[in-house]
Amino acid sequence: MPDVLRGAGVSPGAGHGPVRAVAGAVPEPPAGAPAEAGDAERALAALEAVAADLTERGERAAAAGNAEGRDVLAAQALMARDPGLADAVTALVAGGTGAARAVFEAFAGYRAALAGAGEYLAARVADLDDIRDRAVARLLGVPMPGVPVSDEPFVLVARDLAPADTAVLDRGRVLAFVTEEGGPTSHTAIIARTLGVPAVVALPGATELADGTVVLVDGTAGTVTVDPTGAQVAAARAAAEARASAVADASGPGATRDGHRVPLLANIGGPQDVEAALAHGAEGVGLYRTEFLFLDRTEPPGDAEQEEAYRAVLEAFPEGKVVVRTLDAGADKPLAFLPPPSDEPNPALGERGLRMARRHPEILAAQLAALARASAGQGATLQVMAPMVTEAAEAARFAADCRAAGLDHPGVMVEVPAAALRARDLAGEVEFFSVGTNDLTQYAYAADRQVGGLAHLQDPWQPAVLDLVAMAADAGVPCGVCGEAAGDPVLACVLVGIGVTSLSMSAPSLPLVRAALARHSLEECREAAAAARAARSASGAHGAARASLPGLEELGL
Ligand SMILES: C=C(OP(=O)(O)O)C(=O)O
Ligand SMILES: [Mg+2]
Repeated sequence: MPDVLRGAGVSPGAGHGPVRAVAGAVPEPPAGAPAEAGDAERALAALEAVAADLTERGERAAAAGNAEGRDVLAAQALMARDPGLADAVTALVAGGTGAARAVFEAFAGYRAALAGAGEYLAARVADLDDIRDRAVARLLGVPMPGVPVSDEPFVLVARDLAPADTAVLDRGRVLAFVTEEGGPTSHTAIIARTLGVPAVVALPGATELADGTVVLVDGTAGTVTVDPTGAQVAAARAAAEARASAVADASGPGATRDGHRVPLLANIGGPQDVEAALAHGAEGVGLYRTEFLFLDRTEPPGDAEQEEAYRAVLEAFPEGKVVVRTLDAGADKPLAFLPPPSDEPNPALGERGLRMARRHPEILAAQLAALARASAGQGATLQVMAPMVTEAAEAARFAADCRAAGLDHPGVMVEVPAAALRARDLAGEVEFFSVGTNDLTQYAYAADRQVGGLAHLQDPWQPAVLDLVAMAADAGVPCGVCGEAAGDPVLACVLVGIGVTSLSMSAPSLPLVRAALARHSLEECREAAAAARAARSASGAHGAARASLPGLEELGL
């Protein structure tokens, strides 16, 4: 009987294929291992092989349309070929240090010099560490760090995935994601839903799955079956197809069965996501995560480049609205060119989101100016909002900055409990709210969204989260939800019942949410919301809401 492992299903669908693991940290080579004959040559050959591999991967990225990925990798290859580095390695080996340790120590000298050389160069330290780890991995004969390269489709298994890990991912080859860490709102989950890739997170023992093991990933049930039978694979595929055909019938603008309009919008990370948004019937964009445009950058993006990235999205929705969020750097979305001021002990509670603008007002100003230029002459309605807003004074300052830049529809994300509790104060300053249930849940339950062991607390079905959403929805300005909660078809009905005015989600979630709303009246949604809020636990809220939503069964939910 095949083994069935259980985690949290965060992106629906079935994926079947061999496991490829993202390797963990490369160990530090022990000090004191003596040099052997030929160690200098071996060490230099390892550096050259790393440089050649990076160059080759860069060319492949460029061929797949990712010129920026090629530039990053080409810069890394140059560092690996630095003659000063080769000299340092040779000198260390001549002094009796073994090959792997010599590489490690030579990089340490470089690393220290870079780290002390100001913000721009300090940001390259991570690149340097990556080259070092690749060269040391070769010399020690251990797996390469980072996302694997494979010619065959595979199931990607990792402890957790950072946005940067997936930047150079060959999207066509990944059948499913499985991670040991990460909750329903982690970036692994968000990326999986954006790509439409089935995913299971918080799966204990995931990283012990051996490379090449064939698994069946069920992103709806949250299970991973090791060595599945043919019948199991066929059943999983049939279930996914049955739901797909039920959903295919729902089209057009989002509305309840009795015609209460709820615009259904897409969450995007850049122009590359527009096609999927349109294909799934998005009526506009409810969350443009602009920081996703600039991952892996060591310098702030140029004005013209920003303007182009915004204009491309506005042009795609000439009659819709596009809600752009200003940079949300920090915590789970670190940006090399916007580092926090020092080693923050708890980055999720640190200088992230709009808080960064106090230190770097010029970056916010440049972004607002680029948005204003991009929106000139466009049919789409541009709305701009700030992340991580906590108090009314911040909202007021942001709104003033927007208006000074010529942006007339400022809004804020409500993703900190204080903002929800005092939503009426914030509503006096801006034109709209967008509730970020991912962070709102994290902060309400003091449960880091990147910690897999706390997945049960990171659940937006928690009644306290529903109460906070209700406070935001009740504050007198239009209030959307753009956290992952909006993409859960059952919770989407509850949110509409609470009074939320639009829902924004990863594009592949749109059809099922559209179908779920279309099968229920506004009154049924209100009843489901009241039942969920009367519950005392997340599972109780879920169960109570389902009991009030009879149309879910037709969708196999
Ligand atoms: C939409 C949100 O923003 P992000 O996931 O990008 O932090 C949220 O916090 O719910
Ligand atoms: Mg957030």
